[in-house]
Amino acid sequence: MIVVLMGVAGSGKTTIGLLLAERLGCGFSDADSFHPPANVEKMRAGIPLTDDDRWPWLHALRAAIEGWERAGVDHVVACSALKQAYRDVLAPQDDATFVYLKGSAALIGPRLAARTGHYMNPKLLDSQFATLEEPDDAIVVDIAPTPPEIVADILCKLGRTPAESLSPPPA
Ligand SMILES: Nc1ncnc2c1ncn2[C@@H]1O[C@H](COP(=O)(O)OP(=O)(O)OP(=O)(O)O)[C@@H](O)[C@H]1O
Ligand SMILES: O=C(O)[C@H](O)[C@@H](O)[C@H](O)[C@H](O)CO
Repeated sequence: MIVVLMGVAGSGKTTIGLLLAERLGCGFSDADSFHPPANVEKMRAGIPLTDDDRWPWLHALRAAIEGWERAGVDHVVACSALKQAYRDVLAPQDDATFVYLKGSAALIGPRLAARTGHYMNPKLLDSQFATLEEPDDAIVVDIAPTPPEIVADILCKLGRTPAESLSPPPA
């Protein structure tokens, strides 16, 4: 199972993704680390990425997803995946489960503003929402609760309880 946590910058993809992967006992990757330096510099400067900036990045991530599929391992990926066309690049045969971290700009803005040590310029939040096409076929979770509560919600909606996913395989 490949799980893609999607949503605008600051919606909690990294925070929730790390915790979810720990609960599932699988690997985690952040699409942030797949961006070429030019994309990172644009975002740092507060310039929104264009589709052309994003295609190579999305295809690199798709190649990684195919690698995890070939290896037969579960993996959690954090990727904004704002548009349907981007999600189609990531999972052309619907071969990933998208989990949409849903929250308002009023909730996310202060979280982004308070975050330190990240290149993403908080003033890009409006453009993130302008670009966002909400998915109609994803698992949707509310990001107002605490991270452990959000992860419990995701595990439940994935049909995996925390207890199940932590229990050792039968002898
Ligand atoms: N449920 C939550 N409650 C309170 N704070 C949260 C929650 N989820 C995330 N945060 C905080 O909000 C900030 C943004 O979270 P995070 O970096 O995980 O978002 P992101 O979607 O990965 O962002 P980006 O797309 O820019 O990489 C962080 O400082 C994080 O600690
Ligand atoms: O599509 C995009 O505009 C980018 O992916 C951004 O969302 C960043 O990668 C990230 O979310 C910021 O840290």
